[in-house]
Amino acid sequence: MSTPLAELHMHIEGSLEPELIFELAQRNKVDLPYRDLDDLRSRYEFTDLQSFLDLYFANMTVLRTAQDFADLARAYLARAAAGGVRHAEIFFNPQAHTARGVPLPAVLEGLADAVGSSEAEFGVSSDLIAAVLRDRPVPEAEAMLDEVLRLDVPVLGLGLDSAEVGYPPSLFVDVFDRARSNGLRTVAHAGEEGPPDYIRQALDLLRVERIDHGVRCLEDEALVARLVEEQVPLTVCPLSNVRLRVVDTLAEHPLRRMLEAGLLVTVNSDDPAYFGGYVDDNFARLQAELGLTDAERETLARNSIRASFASAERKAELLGG
Ligand SMILES: Nc1ncnc2[nH]cnc12
Ligand SMILES: [Zn+2]
Repeated sequence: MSTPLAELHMHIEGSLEPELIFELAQRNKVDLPYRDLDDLRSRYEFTDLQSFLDLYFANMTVLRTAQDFADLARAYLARAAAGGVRHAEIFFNPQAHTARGVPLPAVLEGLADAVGSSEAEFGVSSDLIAAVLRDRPVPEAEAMLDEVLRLDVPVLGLGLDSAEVGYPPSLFVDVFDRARSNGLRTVAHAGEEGPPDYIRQALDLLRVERIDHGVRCLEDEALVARLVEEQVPLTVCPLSNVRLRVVDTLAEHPLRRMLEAGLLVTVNSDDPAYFGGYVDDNFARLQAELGLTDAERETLARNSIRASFASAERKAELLGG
């Protein structure tokens, strides 16, 4: 029996499928700048991270009510379950919603509703990670953390995402210190488009427990040795890396090299509605194009459970122990 998967790196707003964009636009009377589904789909051609983020932020304007967020999260959980996911740690971007007038309690009411019943409904245990938009002002991140801590909500952790280059982890030391001292788990995107030094900063200054992406660690031998030694999990997103031109093709993806180096790598979908698939699609394409073996898939599945923030009991259950 193969080990089930934990998905540790996906943005719930990035699971907003074109059909749901149109449905929510109609429900909320939002005018979309697209003629039809085909017109929208024709825009899913990205040249870098920013070109994707522009569409990602534009499309999420259809998300307005708690019900919208609950529907979005349930759609992801159902699809993830069908792809073999049994545990999911889900990023959401509070500032992307509060900045356009959607209150955080509405966002969290919807997400918490779906997450709270995900194990019973879909067989997927799940948690929420609030991610700081690193390209917005630091005081806004401080205020977001204040609100998350003040509200009585089931948020497990704090993350760091959005445009990376020019926005180093060092900007957010105080935010992450305070998150940690208030019991939140911490992770950060680093080494996607940004340099290996951002990975070091995330570890040394933010003291995060996992690195999201981290593929650019390979440019720095000493950093790889450290990540191996400390078994720092890297939540790699192969289809995302190809679509955002971090790597040229899946056949050239460094995933196997990372595994062979002894890095604690996991495979994730990042923004499945934008990058050509969910986590099972990532695995299928890796099998077809990188020749990923069953043994490598099993290692990646076990890594995903090990690297998760699930309870020891849940981990043992998922690992079949
Ligand atoms: N791949 C990615 N990198 C940084 N921020 C993101 N937000 C959503 N997807 C992201
Ligand atoms: Zn991401």
